[in-house]
Amino acid sequence: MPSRLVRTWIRERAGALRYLPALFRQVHAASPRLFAASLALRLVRACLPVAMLYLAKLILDAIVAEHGRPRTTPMGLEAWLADPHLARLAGLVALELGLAVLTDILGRLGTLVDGLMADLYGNAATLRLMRHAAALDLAQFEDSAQQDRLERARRQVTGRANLIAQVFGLGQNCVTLASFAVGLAAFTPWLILLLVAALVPAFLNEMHFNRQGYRLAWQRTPERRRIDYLRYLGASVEAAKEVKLFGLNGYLTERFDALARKLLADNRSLMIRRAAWGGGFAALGTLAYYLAYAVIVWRTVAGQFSIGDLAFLAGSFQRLRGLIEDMLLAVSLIASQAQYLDDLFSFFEIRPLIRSPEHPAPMPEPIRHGLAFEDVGFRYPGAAAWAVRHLSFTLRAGEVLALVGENGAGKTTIVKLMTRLYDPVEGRILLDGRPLPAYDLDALRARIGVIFQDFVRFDLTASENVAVGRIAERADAARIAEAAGRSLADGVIRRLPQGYDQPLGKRFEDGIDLSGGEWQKIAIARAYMREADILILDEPTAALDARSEYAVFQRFRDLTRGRSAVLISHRFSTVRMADRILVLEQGRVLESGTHAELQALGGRYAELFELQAAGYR
Ligand SMILES: Nc1ncnc2c1ncn2[C@@H]1O[C@H](COP(=O)(O)OP(=O)(O)OP(=O)(O)O)[C@@H](O)[C@H]1O
Repeated sequence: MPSRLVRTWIRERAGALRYLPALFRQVHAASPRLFAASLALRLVRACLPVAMLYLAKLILDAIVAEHGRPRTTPMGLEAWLADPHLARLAGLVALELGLAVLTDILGRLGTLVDGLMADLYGNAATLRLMRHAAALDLAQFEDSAQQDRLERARRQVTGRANLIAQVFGLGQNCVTLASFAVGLAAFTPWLILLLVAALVPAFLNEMHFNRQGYRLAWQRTPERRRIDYLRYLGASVEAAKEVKLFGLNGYLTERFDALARKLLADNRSLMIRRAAWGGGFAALGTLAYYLAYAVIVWRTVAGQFSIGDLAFLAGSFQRLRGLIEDMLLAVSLIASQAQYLDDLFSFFEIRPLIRSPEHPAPMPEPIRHGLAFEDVGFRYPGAAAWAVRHLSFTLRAGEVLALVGENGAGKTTIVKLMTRLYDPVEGRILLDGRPLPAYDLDALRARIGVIFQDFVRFDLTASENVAVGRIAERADAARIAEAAGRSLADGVIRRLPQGYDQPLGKRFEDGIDLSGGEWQKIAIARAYMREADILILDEPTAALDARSEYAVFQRFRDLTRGRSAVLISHRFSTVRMADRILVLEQGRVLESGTHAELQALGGRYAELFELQAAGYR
């Protein structure tokens, strides 16, 4: 191999190991005591094999010596123990037994400690992952490349603690190896070298295929995510209705099958090549072992070694061969698994772009002037078209503003910009004269309550489904009931068999599903739970019947008096209740005014209103 290739090869492997110290730190932090116990156990276990083998040699030599001595048979136990030679032999055997039992016990204990440590670390890493994912920007979530990274990281949180066990195991084997090497060096040092040399090609081979395996897994993340998605669609409560009625099952299973076969084909060819090469190199190692064995046998026959020496050497070589092979495999396995650490730790390195400033401005209490858009333009990452552009308007304090416009006009985008789920690409948004990024992100979001059209139906209890609006108050039953009362969800919840404690959704035991409109009433209760200064309802009422929507908004209008609110609805009977209406078209404000003013203007609003009214006549 040319030297440049060798250097790249080494760099790649060394690079793969760079996250190992961080992993060690995290595992240690997750359970310092278990970490220390695991280390100590391994150190003791490392020294046991050579001690046992040496004892076996002493036993054999003692037996051979006894063979030469004349004695009357059979002998009783007392006569055995009275004979100093035989008593020593019995002592050696008892010691060997003791060590064997200790080996078993320490082995079990080690597995237990490692297992507990892996579980604790797995939990700690999952918590970190959840916390970090929650801090990321929405844009980072929506980007498919980032979703691939998240998926890779998610696969890594569990199971990586095994890596620690492997590293510890490698250390343990090193100590054992050193102890054997010391014992053997006295007899035949160069034979050890022979064994090592014969096993190196097998090691390099493993490293090579590990790397290829990782590359394949990395490249196949998008397909794997797709496969997971198909599996989910084919077997989920959420999709079951449409899968049945549209007869999608055949289509889904076919797609799954095709993708799974493709992944399998790639994997299979790698596995076959790996097995073929691995088998060849393993044979080389075996050959070296038997060569060493032949040398020892020959020298024993020649009278240079005793029978005990022969047993010790043959045993040592056999153990050594297994040991070196294990160690080489462990090194390559560690290097290969450490590559996957990259997936985990590089995920933690993704930094959200939408953050709080270091010195946030104090939030105005209450909001005096309102929220002003100044020539705001926004384009979704990767999108060619502007979602909104040259947008200027003010949501005044205490005002109820309605946004109307056709699908895709930019209404939801405005809400996302107000709540800093995204930041504008052009222009700025001011709250009481200061740009939004001047305020602490959490403080800002705490003052705004938003219910989106695609609000989440949590598979939690009815009470918790309301409480998510202000999760810190989840134990405050009176507050939850009051919020539910305001949004008309109270009536829905009281009719449930378990009332507020009723689990909702079909995912878990005893869960009950609600109608679309009933879910919406519960979702709207979250906004009241929040008691925010700015309330935004982004079409969460589409599934309500006309009477309910009217009632919900009438109450909303009354209950939010003195607070700012944004209403998004396609129903003009609702929209007309607003203090001011913005008509949007292709991301711009086309018209603005009260219902009466816009009617009088005879523009787009009047046209759309007339269209809807005609439908009812
Ligand atoms: N996450 C996204 N990534 C890329 N483009 C998006 C994304 N969300 C919305 N868009 C695009 O931005 C534009 C404005 O969308 P927006 O959701 O704000 O419309 P809307 O007025 O709320 O529509 P609707 O009445 O259908 O809810 C649309 O052209 C839409 O295709």
